[in-house]
Amino acid sequence: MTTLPQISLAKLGADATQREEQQRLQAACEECGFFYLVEHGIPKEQIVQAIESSRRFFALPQPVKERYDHASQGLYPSIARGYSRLNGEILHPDAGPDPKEFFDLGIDSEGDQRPFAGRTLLPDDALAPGFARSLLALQATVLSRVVPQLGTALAELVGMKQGWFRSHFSPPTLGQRVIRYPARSGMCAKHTDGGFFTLLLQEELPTRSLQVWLRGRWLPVPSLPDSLVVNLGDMLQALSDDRFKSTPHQVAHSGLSDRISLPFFIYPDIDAHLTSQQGRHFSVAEMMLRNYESVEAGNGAGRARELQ
Ligand SMILES: O=C(O)CCC(=O)C(=O)O
Ligand SMILES: [Fe+2]
Repeated sequence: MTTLPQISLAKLGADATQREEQQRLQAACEECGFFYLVEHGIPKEQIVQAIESSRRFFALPQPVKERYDHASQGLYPSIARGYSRLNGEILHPDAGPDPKEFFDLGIDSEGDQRPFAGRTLLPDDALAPGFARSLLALQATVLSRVVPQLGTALAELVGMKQGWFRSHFSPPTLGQRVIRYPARSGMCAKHTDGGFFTLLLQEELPTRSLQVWLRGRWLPVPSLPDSLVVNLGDMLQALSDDRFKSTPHQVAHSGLSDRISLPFFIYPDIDAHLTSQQGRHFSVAEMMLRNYESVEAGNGAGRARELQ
């Protein structure tokens, strides 16, 4: 395999093409755990604006950015939201700190004391023009046009009953991240994602920064015009009784300009409990908290921990 499969969200939603596209989706989930999503319905302009305004935020002086750091967000777990400086996260202990900086948002909810809930403290428009506005607009589009459609198809493929997705993802728990990788040296160490699935919007660059561990080697996954990358997380692998793969991946950015990427980590409702067809049972809150604790402890590689 020299490239990832392409799945069309429009075809998954249309009666005439749904069956065949579901079969292609199943093969992609079993064989790769990674695919390109095309005809996804997110306006290009929204993605471009989010990337441009993120670049302006990251160009602010360091002390200004740190006003929005984890501690100032006051949420639990503390690393769930806010700004993280360059070299602020260790995913794979062998690799050390990742040369990347990022900002985490979620779905805003006022006065909600549960883990991963609350309101993100974001810079206003005067300080970071368009940053909060464009990221929240993109969030609304992703949550309404992509997550339910793709999530429903995935749930059906792992044998969940009709209506299961709606009852376990109302609302979903979202980790919305915007990352800047510096030119020539940006990295994100090998890891698997802990959630249900991840939608990755990446800048259209000629570099091959994202790499996926498939059949014993690293496959570069360049950006394709007008497509997203989707990968499955550990939670969906567990719910599929290991039929679907949460595949290790990493970023090694050697491009001459910096790179912005916008992953959306999709988890079920924080109060949900999931049971696989073979009776594997787990609590979403417990699994998420374990995953975030491992990241805080500098050991967030997930199932890529064993990979040398
Ligand atoms: O930036 C990317 O291309 C991927 C980032 C990633 O895998 C992650 O943050 O989990
Ligand atoms: Fe990832």
